Amino acid sequence: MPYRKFEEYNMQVTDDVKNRYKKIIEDLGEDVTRDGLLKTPERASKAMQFLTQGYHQDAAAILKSAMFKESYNEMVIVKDIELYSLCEHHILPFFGKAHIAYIPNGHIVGLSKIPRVVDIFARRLQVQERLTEQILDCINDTLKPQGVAVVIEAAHMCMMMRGVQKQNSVTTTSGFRGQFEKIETRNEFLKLISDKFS
Ligand SMILES: Nc1nc2c(ncn2[C@@H]2O[C@H](COP(=O)(O)OP(=O)(O)OP(=O)(O)O)[C@@H](O)[C@H]2O)c(=O)[nH]1
Ligand SMILES: [Zn+2]
Repeated sequence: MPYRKFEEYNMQVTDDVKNRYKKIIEDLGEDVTRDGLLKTPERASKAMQFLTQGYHQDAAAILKSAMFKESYNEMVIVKDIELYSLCEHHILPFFGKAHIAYIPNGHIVGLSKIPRVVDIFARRLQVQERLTEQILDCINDTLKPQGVAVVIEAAHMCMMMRGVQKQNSVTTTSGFRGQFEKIETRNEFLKLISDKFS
């Protein structure tokens, strides 16, 4: 199944991760037997499985499931797609927005599939650069458009809550393939995503 709904947690994994969380909470100096924490290891186990469900999902299959033959060959932009991921260095969230464009080459794709692809790659342990490239490659290799562009703007909790403790820095990553490697096309895309109402 390309997109597993997260009602079904794997019982064995849930149990193993739960028991490890129990130990982690104890090691951090808390009392896992107090009322408020009794179910926390299981909740945390399920939350982490939800946040990493992308490992079990097939982004290319999702795109293929809604590709339609169409002659439209202008830029299609889906912007301001909210994303939540986990940095692979600290397992702390980074979150922000993805802006994605493609120029069809005989096929368009169901619009909702683009944010689904973002979620599938975001719900893993990631760095923002690889996340950007995986989304780009997946759309490029599956839809085979004339061009594809991905921009991600994100704030990293590991730089906010700890470490350098910078509350206002935003990291931008981008990637361009095909027609978007041409400066005019790229600039048109960048202008359209920076306009408030486009
Ligand atoms: N390039 C990149 N770096 C990231 C991302 N998420 C977190 N990091 C960085 O990963 C780096 C890990 O560096 P280390 O020096 O090993 O870790 P650290 O001692 O916890 O570093 P500080 O965060 O500076 O305290 C840090 O500079 C983080 O800011 C990301 O998506 N991309
Ligand atoms: Zn980090």
